[in-house]
Parts: sequence; C-alpha cells; structure tokens
Amino acid sequence: GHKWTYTGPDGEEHWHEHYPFCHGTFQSPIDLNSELLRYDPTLVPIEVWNYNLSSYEQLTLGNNGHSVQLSLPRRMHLSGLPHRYSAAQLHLHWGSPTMPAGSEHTVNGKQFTAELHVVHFNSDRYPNVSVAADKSDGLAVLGILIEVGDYNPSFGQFLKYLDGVKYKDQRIQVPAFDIRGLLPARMDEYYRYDGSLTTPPCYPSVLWTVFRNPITISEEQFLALCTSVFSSSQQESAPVPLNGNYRKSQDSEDRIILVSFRE
Ligand SMILES: NS(=O)(=O)c1c(F)c(F)c(S(=O)(=O)CCO)c(N[C@H]2CCc3ccccc32)c1F
Ligand SMILES: [Zn+2]
Repeated sequence: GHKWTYTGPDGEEHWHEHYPFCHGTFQSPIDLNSELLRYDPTLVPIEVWNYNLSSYEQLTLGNNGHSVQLSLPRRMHLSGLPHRYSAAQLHLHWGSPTMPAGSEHTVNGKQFTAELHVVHFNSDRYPNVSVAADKSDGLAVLGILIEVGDYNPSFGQFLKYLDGVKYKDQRIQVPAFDIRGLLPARMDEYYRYDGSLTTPPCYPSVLWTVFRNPITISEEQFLALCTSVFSSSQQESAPVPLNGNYRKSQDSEDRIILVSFRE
C-alpha cells in the first residue's frame, strides 16, 4: 500500500487520500471522556488463555517502520468477548524524549506516555488476521496505557532485543515470555467501544478494550524505546528516529463508551 507517516506530506491529515476509511466513521483512537461513559454490568472480566509462553519458544520481533511489533501464536486467545479472538501481534505507540506523551487513547484529555496494543482476530469466523482485518467483527485489540514509574521486567523481555531491529524491515527471533506480565493486574476494569485500526487502512473493524489501570515502565526503559529504533532503513543515509507514532484523537461522534466499572 501507499507510504504513510505520522508527520509531513504523508501525515495523518493525508491518509484518507489513499485509504478512504481513514476519513470514515467509527475511527480510533478517541478521548475516553467521563461524559460519554456508560456503566455496563454485562461486561465480564477479560480472560486470557495461553499467554504464559515458554522461553523455549521463539517469536518474531520486527520493525515495520511504523512501530516495533512482536508476532504472537494463535493459541493465545481471549474469552469474555462476543467471539473467541486469537492473538496475532502486539506493538507500541510512544512519544519522543522531548515530547514524552505518546499514547493513542486519552482519558479526560490526559495523554499517557505510551500505549501497548495486543491485536487479536475473530478466530470463530476468520482463518487469520489479514482476512479478519476489514470485517466489522474481525478484530479485538487490547489497549494498555503506559506511564513512567517502576521498572517493568516483562517489558524488559523484549526491549533488550530492540538493537536487533533498529531499522525498518529488520526482523529477529527472540525467546518468548509470559505476555500476561505486560497486562495490568485488574482485567475486570476497562473501557469498551467500537472503533478502527489507528493506522491505515483504518478499517472500522476493531472491538476496543482499553484497560482502566495503566502499567508502568522505568524512565530508562522509555528512553530505550524512543531512542533505539528508526523508521528509516539501514541503507538510507539520514536515520529518522521512530517516535511520536500515535494518531491524534478522532471524533467520537455519538458513540457511547461502555465501562465495566462504576466511577
Ligand atoms: N493500532 S492498531 O492496533 O490499529 C495497528 C497498528 F497501529 C499497526 F501499526 C498495525 S501494523 O500491521 O503494524 C501496520 C499497518 O497495519 C496494525 N496491524 C494489524 C491490523 C491489520 C493487520 C493485518 C495483518 C497483520 C497485522 C494487522 C494494527 F492493528
Ligand atoms: Zn496500535
């Protein structure tokens, strides 16, 4: 597909020129504003299955120029959603050393330091994430807000390999680890709304679950994330740091955001 970036002539204001859904409805991210929240007692705790991967297993860590992503085995899956959703990949959105706020979802206008997305596809209905990506019930993404605080050992499990994927299109195999460690303790408190991919092609195909409680990473871990990787390929003369890879808040239109918790 056509080149897209987060700034400049191919930035998010231009995405719709080649990816029409980016100008469409049900776009993500949105501001999770108290005025739009509705408590829904039917929202059960999210349950994750087979997230505790063995270090004998290897995962593919890659830099696709837009984010760093980790491939996930499809036996990892979620229950507590309208269908079984099997894992495909996880990736991050973050700020920069000078502008550290880089989450996609915001809470009452507050932008967090970064955001982790664990992308799953509806494996009851579709064979893989690519086929599911443009179907209205195709994807379920877990959003985990990240703020700077205590060191995060789970996060360290793949940050330590970032030097192997410094440049666009680099991929390496890394030992798997317990992905549950990247999620917040409370899986019963979350925001829920119908939205989209936050990157082109912006398909309105995502059932979003953003956990209420952020996880923390240390200042050093944050700096490692936003200084280790580049959106440019190794061959290019001028290395372009990969950071600020977040889409701005979209119009929530008249969407209600369901919450599993009482304020
Ligand atoms: N923030 S987000 O969760 O909306 C989201 C991304 F932010 C993002 F960068 C990617 S990507 O594949 O790395 C790049 C362009 O899709 C995906 N890719 C997913 C969705 C579609 C698809 C198809 C095949 C493999 C991965 C993906 C994504 F779902
Ligand atoms: Zn994402």
